[in-house]
Amino acid sequence: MSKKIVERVQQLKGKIKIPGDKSISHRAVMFGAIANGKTTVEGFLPGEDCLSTISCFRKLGIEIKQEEDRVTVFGKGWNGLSEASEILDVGNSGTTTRLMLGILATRPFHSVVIGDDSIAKRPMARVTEPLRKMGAKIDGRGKGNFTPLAIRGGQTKGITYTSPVASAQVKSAILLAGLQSEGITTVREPHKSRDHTERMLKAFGVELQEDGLTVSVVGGQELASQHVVVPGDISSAAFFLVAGAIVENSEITLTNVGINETRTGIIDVLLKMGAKLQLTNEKVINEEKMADLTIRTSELQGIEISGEIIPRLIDEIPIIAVLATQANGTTVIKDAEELKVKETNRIDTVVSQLKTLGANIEATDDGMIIHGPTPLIGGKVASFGDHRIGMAMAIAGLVSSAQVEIEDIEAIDVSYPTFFDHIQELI
Ligand SMILES: O=C(O)C1=C[C@@H](OP(=O)(O)O)[C@@H](O)[C@H](O)C1
Ligand SMILES: C=C(OP(=O)(O)O)C(=O)O
Repeated sequence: MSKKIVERVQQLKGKIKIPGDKSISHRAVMFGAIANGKTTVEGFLPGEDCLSTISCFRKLGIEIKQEEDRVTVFGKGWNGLSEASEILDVGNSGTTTRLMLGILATRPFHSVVIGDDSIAKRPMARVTEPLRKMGAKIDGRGKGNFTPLAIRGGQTKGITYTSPVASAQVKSAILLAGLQSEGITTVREPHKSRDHTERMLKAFGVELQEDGLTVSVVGGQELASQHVVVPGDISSAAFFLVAGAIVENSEITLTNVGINETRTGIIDVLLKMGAKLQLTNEKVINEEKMADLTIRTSELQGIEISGEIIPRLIDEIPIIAVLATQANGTTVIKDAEELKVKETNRIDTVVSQLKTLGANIEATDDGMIIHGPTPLIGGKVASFGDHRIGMAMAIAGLVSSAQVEIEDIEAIDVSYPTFFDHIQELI
């Protein structure tokens, strides 16, 4: 476990190309693997999570070439996947685990799925239960709720499923299984979660029906290989949007950032808090919108964040908490229980680590309350193996009066291996 020391800076200035979107990179590899023909991906995120997806699909018999952000997937259709002779190791990646289970649910062979200590604590019944209802045979710890999981797919039937949580991973797993199941599969969710699966499946030639919070697919569909251009990840951009807003004398431009509406809760929050944020060069590629984002040092107001916006910014809450420590007044984050089942319990880790740095923050059952502005005073914190906690602490370090020492910093490689290089470029 290595440590990193971050010190206060006088300004952040310049332009950064944000690395590829993690959600879209996973899907490009997985959909390429089940499609017929050669899928090429540009702008792929070479972070550990997406590399876990590549490694699992290689074990399932798919040839995949990867060189930095360029990937070629030699898909052979659904039947081109074959039984792996090894365990499928998903590392730290919830997205790999849940979407891959959806694909394996209709494959007539045995697979074993395992991950790291964090994955072993994350609930999988949210996908294994509906996939079992469709006909897949799944077993694992806690009656199939935790890894290691064993799955034998086969003849599955479509279902109509109302998910208790707004989760793109749940929605995607069921829709992927539905593509090779008998009849129609319908998923309904309480709020709209990210819709990259729907958009990319359409680009791969799949027909699906969308009606508000409901998505349906008819079984028996094949995918046709594509060229995928991956936009920059707004969840990675979020760290620099916040840094630009709270570090004095700053102006940062982030290029080619994905601004799919199911992901832009962070932009809505920044604007509502009063941040000086501008969007330019908007364009659409592969059904996904992108833009350049420019942020300047801003005077900020605390706000309430709750309800339908939560799934649109769920991964950004650790860095929004840092932002709120520097805003005038109180920020209340509600309806965010899902934070408890991420790489760490992010309510606990955000609150405990920011308290160490001098923030006035308290945990609630479904979120947190932050009173600002508070000068952050530095100290020793840890990522607890959670990339987003590590990066949030580093940005807090840029505005702290004394240095911030962050333990277990390599976790950041999961989603943003060049994070510290990018900070350095802006100083
Ligand atoms: O589908 C995806 O790519 C993701 C969905 C979200 O998880 P949930 O589906 O659990 O909400 C998000 O937190 C995760 O980082 C990526
Ligand atoms: C929750 C996250 O990812 P995953 O669920 O894929 O592990 C994340 O990136 O913050």
